[in-house]
Amino acid sequence: MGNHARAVWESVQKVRAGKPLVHNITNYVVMNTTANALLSLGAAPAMVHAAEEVEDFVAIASSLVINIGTLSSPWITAMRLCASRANELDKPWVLDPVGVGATPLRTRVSDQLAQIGPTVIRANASEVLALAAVNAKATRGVDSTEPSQAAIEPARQLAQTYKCVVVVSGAVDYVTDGDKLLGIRNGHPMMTRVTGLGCTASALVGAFLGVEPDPLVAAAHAMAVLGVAGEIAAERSQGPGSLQMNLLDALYQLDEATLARVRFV
Ligand SMILES: Nc1ncnc2c1ncn2[C@@H]1O[C@H](COP(=O)(O)OP(=O)(O)O)[C@@H](O)[C@H]1O
Ligand SMILES: Cc1ncsc1CCOP(=O)(O)O
Ligand SMILES: [Mg+2]
Repeated sequence: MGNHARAVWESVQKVRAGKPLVHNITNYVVMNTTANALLSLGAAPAMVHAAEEVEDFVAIASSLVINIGTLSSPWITAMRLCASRANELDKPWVLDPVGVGATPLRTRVSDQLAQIGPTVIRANASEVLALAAVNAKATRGVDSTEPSQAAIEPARQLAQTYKCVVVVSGAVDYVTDGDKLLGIRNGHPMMTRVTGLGCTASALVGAFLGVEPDPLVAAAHAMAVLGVAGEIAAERSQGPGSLQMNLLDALYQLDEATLARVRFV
């Protein structure tokens, strides 16, 4: 077993032993998907978005995930309050700027949240390009129109601007802190045919941030775990419907031997 695979396995064991409580302010589409993925891995999810309680809830959570997939005004208020409180409390948090660049509202809210200071930004290539203002027309909706390679340099710039770790997902996932760059070549193209697997990636980054102090390590290990579970699930599936189900089983069954598939590049 390689060093990377062993390190990923150690992180998985930490999640299973520690059961980090992951506070999610996420979208209607994926609430169930991401809660189940976190449970299957061994973390404890909670979907809590009322402005009246998010600051209290984040205080008892290990980490926070803010996902702008289905925005509306009360949620925007809650997201801002919660992100600021997370920083005051030194809780790590992930920003998933779903569809940033598609509308002015998404771009404005994503910029504001990024300025508050996330620990990790996890996005697809089009979203990274939009957030870095490289190509405002790159995003057509919530799916990427660009390969992840196209967003490596913009991701580095973003990481430097916001002093955070940036993950660009795709056929190869890239993780950078603005200086170091890691690539993870796991996963399966069928994963793009199930909604919410990017959101799942962001949720898993939240889980690993709850147990790993280095955000570059947490983000890379989360992407490796989802990639390995996704490729195992795809091998057992005839299409996206069973992939969704098999992914939960693969996350639950992950063991040291399975993680030998981890491919850092
Ligand atoms: N072509 C691909 N081959 C293998 N894995 C992929 C591919 N595209 C996406 N993935 C995986 O699917 C998951 C979701 O990534 P992505 O589709 O980029 O996010 P989003 O749903 O936010 O657009 C990640 O784990 C990523 O590695
Ligand atoms: C389809 C859709 N519409 C608004 S949020 C959402 C889910 C997007 O999830 P992901 O980016 O993980 O595919
Ligand atoms: Mg997404």
